[in-house]
Amino acid sequence: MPVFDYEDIQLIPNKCIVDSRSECDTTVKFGPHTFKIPVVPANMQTIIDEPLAKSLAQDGYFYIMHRFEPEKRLGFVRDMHKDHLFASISVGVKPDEFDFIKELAAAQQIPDYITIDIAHGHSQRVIDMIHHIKAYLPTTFVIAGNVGTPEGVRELENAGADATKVGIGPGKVCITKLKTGFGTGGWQLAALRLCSKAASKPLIADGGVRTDGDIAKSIRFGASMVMIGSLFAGHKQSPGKTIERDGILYKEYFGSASEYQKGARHNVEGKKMLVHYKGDIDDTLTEMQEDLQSAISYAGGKDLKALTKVDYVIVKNSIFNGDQY
Ligand SMILES: NC(=O)C1=CN([C@@H]2O[C@H](COP(=O)(O)OP(=O)(O)OC[C@H]3O[C@@H](n4cnc5c(N)ncnc54)[C@H](OP(=O)(O)O)[C@@H]3O)[C@@H](O)[C@H]2O)C=CC1
Ligand SMILES: Nc1nc2c(ncn2[C@@H]2O[C@H](COP(=O)(O)O)[C@@H](O)[C@H]2O)c(=O)[nH]1
Repeated sequence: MPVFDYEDIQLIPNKCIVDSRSECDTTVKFGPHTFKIPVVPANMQTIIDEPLAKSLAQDGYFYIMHRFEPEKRLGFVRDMHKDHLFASISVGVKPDEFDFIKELAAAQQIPDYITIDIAHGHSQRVIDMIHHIKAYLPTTFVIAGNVGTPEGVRELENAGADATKVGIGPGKVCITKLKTGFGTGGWQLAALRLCSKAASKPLIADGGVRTDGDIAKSIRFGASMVMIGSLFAGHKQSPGKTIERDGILYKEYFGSASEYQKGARHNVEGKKMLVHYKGDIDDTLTEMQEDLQSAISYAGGKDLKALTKVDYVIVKNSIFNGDQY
């Protein structure tokens, strides 16, 4: 089995069929809605909050709200629907979360998307949660994860998941690979390729994206949507704390399984880091779209489908993908 990661792959160009990159269509239908680009900011507390979720939805981008202020979720769904915007939230699998699904149903607040956000998503509790959501909120599009194997994808799809999220440990603030020895860190792109062979429903590639070109590579290897944390962490709108050091601005980015998130030092599988301040997130989203349009033109097509068929070469191998402990 060939093993590789984002930095090991180069896609091979085909003859261009457009006169301008602006002709290339980056839109993607994912579940009940269509979005401008196949990218979603990670559902982490330093990446997304309510105001950013609202502005992303208004501007035609996908978002998934995090689950770390559980008491705010019902009101959030209500507010989004009141403003005629789609509602997309996350849940865990502890007993309270099963009650929360019943609460949503009783209040007739039906999220358009629910993401089951668990480190080791190939588990009976996630399967139980998929069944539970489908029983109480049958019209909600359910994203389940995270998994790193074709068996994981198959089991969650068979349980009723509408999409699965792939990526155990490739994230920038992830230390799962170092603390447990497990995961797709260092071979996330190859794992995505393996999972895509088994998938009959959309996949979200989650973690390890370091450049805009990695979005195109994710599409090539089977993703319908790409979840990104670190590239979104440094913006004016990012909820992470802004910090100034020696006159340079940074923003905090921490893992959802870090001590900072948990407030305790148990089962820590995430770290905190500072990322350079990057200005307005709108500029980053526009640049991502333009880079993706350019990638589509190199693929010799006019839309994202062209990226799924391009040839590629493996140019080198490196297991840490630039990350440090
Ligand atoms: N994509 C990735 O690589 C990773 C992502 N994360 C992120 O960190 C956050 C916290 O994740 P998570 O710890 O799952 O969420 P929770 O802390 O909500 O744990 C969910 C439940 O699953 C149990 N659980 C967690 N891990 C395992 C495991 N390996 N084996 C058996 N049971 C387990 C927990 O019990 P108990 O705590 O008692 O074990 C708990 O009951 C999430 O946002 C997740 O996405 C974390 C690690 C890796
Ligand atoms: N192992 C851990 N993974 C984590 C943690 N918090 C979030 N994540 C995952 O990382 C991606 C974002 O990756 P990036 O490379 O784009 O920065 C995120 O979507 C989660 O799946 C954590 O504490 N530990």
